[in-house]
Amino acid sequence: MLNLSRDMGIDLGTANTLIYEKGRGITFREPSVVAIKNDSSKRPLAVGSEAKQMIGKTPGDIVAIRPLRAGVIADFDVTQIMMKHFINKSFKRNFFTRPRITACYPSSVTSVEMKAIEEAIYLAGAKNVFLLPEPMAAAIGAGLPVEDPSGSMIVDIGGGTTDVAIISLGGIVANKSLQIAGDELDSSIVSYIRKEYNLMIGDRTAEQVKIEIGSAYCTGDDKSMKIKGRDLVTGLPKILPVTSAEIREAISEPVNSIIDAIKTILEQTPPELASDIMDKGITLTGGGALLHGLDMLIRKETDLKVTIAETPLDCVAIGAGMVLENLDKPGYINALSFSKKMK
Ligand SMILES: Nc1ncnc2c1ncn2[C@@H]1O[C@H](COP(=O)(O)OP(=O)(O)OP(=O)(O)O)[C@@H](O)[C@H]1O
Repeated sequence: MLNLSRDMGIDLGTANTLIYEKGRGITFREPSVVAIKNDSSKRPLAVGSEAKQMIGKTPGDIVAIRPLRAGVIADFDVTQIMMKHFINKSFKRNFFTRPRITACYPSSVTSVEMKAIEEAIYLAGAKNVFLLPEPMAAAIGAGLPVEDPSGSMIVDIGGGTTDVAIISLGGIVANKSLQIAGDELDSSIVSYIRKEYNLMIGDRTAEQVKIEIGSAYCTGDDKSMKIKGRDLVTGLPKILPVTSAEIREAISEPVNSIIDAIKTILEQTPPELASDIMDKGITLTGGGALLHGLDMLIRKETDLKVTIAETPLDCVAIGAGMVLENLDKPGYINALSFSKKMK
């Protein structure tokens, strides 16, 4: 039968939203941020990168909001505005071509939160909505053989959540979702700099420090950089040099929580699957996988091979889109929670 609709996989992430279109690959990538007028109209003024530039710099009548927190919808209306904007920007809607969309959710979300994600996507113009657990999408997008009767281990470290899962035969055998990921590392850097140096820095500066000189493990190539903030004693702007070693100390607590979650899941893994994991190792996805030295630290702590996926930031969106391309494969159908609702 002629199918006039186009298919999309969406990674509606806490930090970034990505869209994968069937046959075209990743066609859209923007920060999940909306700047709105701070009055009763709640008029959107900027969405995506333009809005991210405004975080921490807006005048009183404008607020830059990240509508998703810890991987779930914290502000439904703003999420809907954002989704509508993103879907329309990436895909010109018309009567025949409302897209079928697969969206991902962290494995810890409640059914109410899942419903909210589904609803926001229908309202943004989808014809059908399929929901897929984030670690499953990440594993498919990283090219792991999720349909095989063999265990694969995925650790997806995003902005708001870290999902650790063992997958076999198209299903999740064991999993843990932590609300500790990239954002928490940024907050730990802000707190450390404030506590050690009485210097107040913003979340965006902290993220920049983490990306430029941050590391989870001492690999012998430490760096340093100068950061700008406000001195809490004098109230004046100040420049401070910081080193990789300091940032490693600042983020050690959340990094250790991620390592503990990995160990907990390994302990819960059935023996047959554990032996597969010993052979294949652990695959890291999500932006957090790019934290310098994290793969080495996990290898040291678990004694397992650790591989960073080829395009870690894209895996969830790619996996979500690939599911729609493979709806006839039983392993992939198992992975989906299919909603037949049509609007
Ligand atoms: N090179 C890097 N080093 C360390 N962290 C990084 C790097 N690049 C990106 N990140 C972090 O990755 C996070 C974003 O990752 P990603 O886009 O996978 O998250 P998300 O899918 O939006 O979040 P979630 O899955 O929690 O909803 C941010 O916290 C960002 O700071």
